[in-house]
Amino acid sequence: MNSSPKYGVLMINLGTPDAPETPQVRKFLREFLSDKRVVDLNPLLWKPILNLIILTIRPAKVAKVYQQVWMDEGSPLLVLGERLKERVKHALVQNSEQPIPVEMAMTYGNPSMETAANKLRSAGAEKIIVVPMYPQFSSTTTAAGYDRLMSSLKKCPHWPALHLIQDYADHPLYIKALANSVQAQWEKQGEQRHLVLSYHGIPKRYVNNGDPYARRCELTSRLVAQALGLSDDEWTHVYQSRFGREEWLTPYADATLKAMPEKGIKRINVISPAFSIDCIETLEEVTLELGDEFKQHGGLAFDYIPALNDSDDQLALYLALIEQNTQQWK
Ligand SMILES: C=CC1=C(C)c2cc3[nH]c(cc4nc(cc5[nH]c(cc1n2)c(C)c5CCC(=O)O)C(CCC(=O)O)=C4C)c(C)c3C=C
Ligand SMILES: [Fe+2]
Ligand SMILES: [Fe+2]
Repeated sequence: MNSSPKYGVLMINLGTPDAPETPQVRKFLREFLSDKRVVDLNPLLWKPILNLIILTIRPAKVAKVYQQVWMDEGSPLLVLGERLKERVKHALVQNSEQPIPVEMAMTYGNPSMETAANKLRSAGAEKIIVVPMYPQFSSTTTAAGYDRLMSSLKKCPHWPALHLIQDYADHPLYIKALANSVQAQWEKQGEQRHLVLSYHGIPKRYVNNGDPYARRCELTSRLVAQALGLSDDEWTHVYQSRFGREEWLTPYADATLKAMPEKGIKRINVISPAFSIDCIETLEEVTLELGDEFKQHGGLAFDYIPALNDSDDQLALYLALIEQNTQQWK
């Protein structure tokens, strides 16, 4: 009989609406934007703004955007994330003596942390490795997910042991995977172009208060540029997806890209390393919005390089993260 404790893997990501319709988008945004990790303003000030302005206007607008990227099987973030999870699960069944259950959970919406944690417990998992699907740690994403996981276990009478991975911004396999994607795109295009590394932004204030996100993003960019042998004038680091009025991390993607053609940079590739999985932010905001803006300002060629999604390189990275963190635990 095998009496060694059984491992489980929980992959966590942000969340997405259940359908690309106004009511489902409103429900998702309400849950997401009510989290103090995401918007840390005084609730007496924020709640009226959220309920009376944002949740009245934004859901219908954003639902239309979701409709542009929605897949037959559902939201890209969920569908492509599930594909990666299935590949990880399959590989772990083949590689280990004991089958290792694997689940994916969302911080907001479905599949919930509670459902996923219960499934892992029912499958007998006693030691759970939690893999954030965020390569760069931020209190707004990774810590928010871990908060939710802890809350979901509040009613659990028998806690599993948890190993929370911080991030993998400088993991050699992550850097190699990003560099491989860029090389593959350049080979497909038949030309090397200026590389823009565009990250989801957060308010600058959060970084000033100690959030390490910007530092982790900068590290990823430097390592990718190094792996590709790029000189400083061959790549640019920017932040996209601004929300609200306060200052977010700079340089801003839209302003930077609009100014590039005038400076002679007319052919670019954009990669978004903070997104392990493609979603509304990469498929619409980067590929369509930023692409259009760049071309309207004189840009000649713009191509987005997809997220690592369920690629072989991403699978190898996730298996290595799981293996390395299991070993550390032994
Ligand atoms: C309001 C503040 C926001 C912060 C801070 C923030 C940080 C942050 N988000 C991601 C990853 C994703 N964000 C996504 C969508 C999204 N993000 C915000 C706002 C903040 N994000 C909003 C309001 C939305 C919803 C869309 C919209 O209304 O514009 C998604 C995609 C979800 C999907 O369904 O496809 C991801 C993924 C990171 C990595 C990050 C900071 C590190
Ligand atoms: Fe976001
Ligand atoms: Fe956006």
